[in-house]
Amino acid sequence: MLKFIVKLHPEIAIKSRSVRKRFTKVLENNIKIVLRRVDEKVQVRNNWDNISVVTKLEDAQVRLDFIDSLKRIPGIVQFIEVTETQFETLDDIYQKTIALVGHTIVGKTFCVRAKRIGQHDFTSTDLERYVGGGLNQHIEGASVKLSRPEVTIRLEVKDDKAYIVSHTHFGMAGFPLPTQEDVLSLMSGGFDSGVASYQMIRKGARTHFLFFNLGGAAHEIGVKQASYYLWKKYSSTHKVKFVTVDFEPVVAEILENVENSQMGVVLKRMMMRAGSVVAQKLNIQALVTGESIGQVSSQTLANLSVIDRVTETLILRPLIQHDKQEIINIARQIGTAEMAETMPEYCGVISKKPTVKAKIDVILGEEEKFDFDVLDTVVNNARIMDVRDIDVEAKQELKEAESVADLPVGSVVVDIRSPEEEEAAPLAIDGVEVVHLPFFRLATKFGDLPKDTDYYLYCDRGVMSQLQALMLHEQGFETVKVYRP
Ligand SMILES: Nc1ncnc2c1ncn2[C@@H]1O[C@H](COP(=O)(O)OP(=O)(O)OP(=O)(O)O)[C@@H](O)[C@H]1O
Repeated sequence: MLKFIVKLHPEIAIKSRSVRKRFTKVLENNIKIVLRRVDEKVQVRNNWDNISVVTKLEDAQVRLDFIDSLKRIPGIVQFIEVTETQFETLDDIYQKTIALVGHTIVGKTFCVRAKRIGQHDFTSTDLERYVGGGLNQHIEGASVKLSRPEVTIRLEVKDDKAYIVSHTHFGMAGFPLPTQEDVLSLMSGGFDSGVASYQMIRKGARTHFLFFNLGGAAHEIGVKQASYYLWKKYSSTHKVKFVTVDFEPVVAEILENVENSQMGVVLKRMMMRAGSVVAQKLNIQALVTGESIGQVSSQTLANLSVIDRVTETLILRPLIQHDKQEIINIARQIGTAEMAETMPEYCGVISKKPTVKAKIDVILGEEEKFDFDVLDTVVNNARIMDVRDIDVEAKQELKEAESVADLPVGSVVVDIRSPEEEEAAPLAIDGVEVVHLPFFRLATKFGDLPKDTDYYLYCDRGVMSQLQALMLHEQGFETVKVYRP
């Protein structure tokens, strides 16, 4: 038999009786759902100030699976692993204790703490003294120290059974899902949005995902993988939605009409407008982003405030005061860092000199030049899917377009950089024709180019060209490749 005791989170324990009851009931259910995947017959019992978990499967792998699963359930701060033993005398308890945890105090200071429930001819202090004295004598280098020992050995006695705590494990804390309202997390697949989503899941909010596709299939698959991973690992007790909005037409409209330095803030405001509509449709209370103050030059209080003013919907920014390194550390710990590192980063709407002090009247002036029908259309066409259906897609390998450093004779290079970038550093290659077609016009204008030629896309970092090549493949231009000198 394996037994775990989930201690009640102090933040839950201090709540009113009815709230505490509801939270523990929800937690009990979540534990059942998750652990039944390992052992269908697991016993999960709510004992008011703790939840006990018992499995009859005494397999080493089952033990590891139980520990791993309990660490991934929001609302659990700490759980202990206990060994149950029947006893008649104090010495029985001592013998079992030394066998189980004696090795953990070799050369260390320790103390024994005992709790007792039921009728016995000894007190809990007697038990502590007996077991502690024995260990002190028989374990090499171990010495009793009552205040701040290196190791604390915990025992509990209830009637004729003794429970010896063999391990203490730490969980992810927070509140059980879904004791808080639903949120819609804007996922870009970078370090920040993944960590921000995790923080909300931890806090007990059912966290749905919203992705604005700015450029091609590779990014979308990457973000789906990251979202699916977060859901499956930390919140799979409750199903959520994954929403994709095709934002390429919005980006194109911004690039055509909005002044360069204001583009970033306008794009974010378009995202918040779209996000609010989706949230309302799904009856969700708040949007979540991975924005953090001062992290990129455009994430200033002035800009965030102008972004906020576009909607009445609450926008949560759980990472607002985190340092980048802290965020990366959490991403490593929760397992999203690697995905973030390989995520294709979209380099399109990065202004040369983004404003750090957005002014609402300037932004409103720029937005007057924007055709809002474009936004309405993409939002109406939003694709809402059950996160569970991502499974198949998430398993797909990221596709990649072929990339060459040397151009074959007769090939044509399509310089897809923005007009400003092209002007600042024009591209000229000996003996090769270069046409200039900014990436935001590719979707509509690429088809107009002569058909009997091999095209090689070029951009600064090789990221946009890769994404755009994949997008053109999807549109049937399968021979398009990437030029990466
Ligand atoms: N394509 C997108 N789809 C959905 N949300 C997005 C998208 N791009 C940005 N966001 C949201 O805006 C936030 C800030 O994005 P921005 O690109 O300014 O910063 P970032 O530090 O690169 O973010 P991240 O590390 O999450 O990619 C992101 O954390 C995310 O919540």
